[in-house]
Amino acid sequence: MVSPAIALAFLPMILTLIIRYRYYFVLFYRAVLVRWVQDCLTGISREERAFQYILTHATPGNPDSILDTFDYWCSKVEFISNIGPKKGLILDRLLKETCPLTVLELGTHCGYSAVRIARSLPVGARLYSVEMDQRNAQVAEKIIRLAGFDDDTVELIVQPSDEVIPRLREDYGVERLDFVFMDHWKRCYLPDLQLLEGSGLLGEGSIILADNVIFPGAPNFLRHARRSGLYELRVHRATLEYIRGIRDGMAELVFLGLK
Ligand SMILES: C[S@@+](CC[C@H](N)C(=O)[O-])C[C@H]1O[C@@H](n2cnc3c(N)ncnc32)[C@H](O)[C@@H]1O
Ligand SMILES: [Mg+2]
Repeated sequence: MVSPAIALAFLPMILTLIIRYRYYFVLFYRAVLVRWVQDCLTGISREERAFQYILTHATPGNPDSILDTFDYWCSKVEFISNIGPKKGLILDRLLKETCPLTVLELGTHCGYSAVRIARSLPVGARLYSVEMDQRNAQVAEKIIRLAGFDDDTVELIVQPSDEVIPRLREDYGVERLDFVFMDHWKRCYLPDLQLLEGSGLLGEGSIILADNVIFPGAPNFLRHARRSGLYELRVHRATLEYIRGIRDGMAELVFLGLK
């Protein structure tokens, strides 16, 4: 048994830790505990629960309505690590400025960012969205099609990124990637960037936008972007999706061409 005197002595330290890391506790509660309880209660996956909510609350064929409904669910009901509305604005702006014709997304999850990208693309542009998890991809497919995007605009590729990138030219006829959005496991960022460099699919001015480079963070990726001399790098400061108080950021890399 801990004596009351010892407990009292540690109380200020415990309170300080709780106050300092309160947003991380909120994240743990929303992303892990609520999800676990809901998994047990509903017997379906969190992604399927999100889809059921969107299906019953959003307007089919209206990407704005799908995204707003998804944002509401992630803020008020459960947490999913979509790029979210605030960092989403950075993505929207870059897409509007650059009007890319061929876009690659690594990490589709439920299709939130795929819908966000697709709604900003110019006519005739194509998004290849890569997701290695079959169950996530099934939900993403339903959400992307519910938003009104067909296979010609958004092609979902269900495979790990390191298997897809080397085959983009041969299997999908891609000649150049104008825009790459990275939002898959952070440990894959650097190896996949190097695969992209080796693929010859990046051209001068191609943009790579990488989410979560501050939290959870991708230090090796940032170091390479800074030191390789291949990119102009800018980090857009932001906060983590749907949780205020946790600092995050997106890295924008502009490819300068191979020397
Ligand atoms: C953070 S979620 C993506 C969120 C999504 N971009 C959005 O904003 O709506 C990350 C997803 O990447 C997928 N993933 C992780 N590593 C991958 C890889 N190497 N290849 C393909 N998918 C991957 C995971 O299965 C997960 O669904
Ligand atoms: Mg992310």
